[in-house]
Amino acid sequence: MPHTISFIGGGNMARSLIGGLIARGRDPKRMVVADPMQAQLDSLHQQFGVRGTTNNLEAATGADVIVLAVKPQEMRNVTTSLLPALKNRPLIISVAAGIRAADIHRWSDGAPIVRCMPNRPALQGCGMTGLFATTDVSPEHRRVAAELLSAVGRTIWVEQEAQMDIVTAVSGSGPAYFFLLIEMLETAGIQLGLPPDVSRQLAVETAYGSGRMAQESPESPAVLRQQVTSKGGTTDAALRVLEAENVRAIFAAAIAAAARRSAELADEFGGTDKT
Ligand SMILES: NC(=O)C1=CN([C@@H]2O[C@H](COP(=O)(O)OP(=O)(O)OC[C@H]3O[C@@H](n4cnc5c(N)ncnc54)[C@H](O)[C@@H]3O)[C@@H](O)[C@H]2O)C=CC1
Ligand SMILES: O=C(O)[C@@H]1CCC=N1
Repeated sequence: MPHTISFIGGGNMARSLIGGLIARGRDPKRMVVADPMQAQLDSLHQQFGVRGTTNNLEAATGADVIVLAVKPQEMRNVTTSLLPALKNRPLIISVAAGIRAADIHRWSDGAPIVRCMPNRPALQGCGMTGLFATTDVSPEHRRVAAELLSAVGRTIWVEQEAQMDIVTAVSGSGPAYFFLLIEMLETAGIQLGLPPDVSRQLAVETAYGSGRMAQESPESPAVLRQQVTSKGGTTDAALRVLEAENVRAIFAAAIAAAARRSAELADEFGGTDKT
């Protein structure tokens, strides 16, 4: 019998996971979602047929797996309020940025915790999730967590919890960087004279095609880039401008800022020392 899954928090990330799981054949009747906003619950029910409740504890009671999908600042209160539902040791999967496994472990009075960082394309079934578990988490619980997240894309384990901050910066926040690039390509095309719908389509399909090529080709992204770049040609002209403006340094700084913020969130809303 598949596990019963309780989602605490029914916002963007829960929607991506619920949508992805249902699209891949999970029974909505074996899921429940809790959120204080009735409008979120109504919309999830309408779209996916999952039952909603405004009572977190009710949603969590009897679940085999509890997915914590609230903002990092809510994590402590939400986890401690679930304590009566944790007596049978359900698996807790946290998707919260920053918050460390040891903190959730403490707040939950010792429940098994898998910390993971999915991303929004989970909704399309092509998410990328980094997972981390402390050594006391059983192989079976690791398998359950990886299987759940695999239903919405690819998964990869990291061995050190500090690496989850970097995962968050690269792939958790990553879709936003690609959307920004799509926006910028679209805008530039319009400014240079293309009709908006034409420019949008060119930008979106180019992002999609490039992502697929990077995924399917045995070549590295650097080699693929070089293959597009004819010496003295158009791509060369564009890349020279980007390199002269230090685009690599800008990106390195941006991603380092995201990783730093993830660690800060843990210190602000968690409380244990870095592990
Ligand atoms: N949005 C993204 O791309 C990603 C988000 N995350 C993480 O997922 C978590 C949720 O983020 P989003 O879904 O983007 O935020 P969101 O704001 O869309 O969803 C959070 C939901 O939690 C609900 N909520 C607030 N207080 C609650 C409580 N006490 N009990 C139950 N529900 C409560 C809110 O009403 C809201 O619907 C965050 O911790 C974030 O770090 C992780 C990976 C990617
Ligand atoms: O921006 C955030 O904090 C969350 C975590 C990764 C993506 N969204």
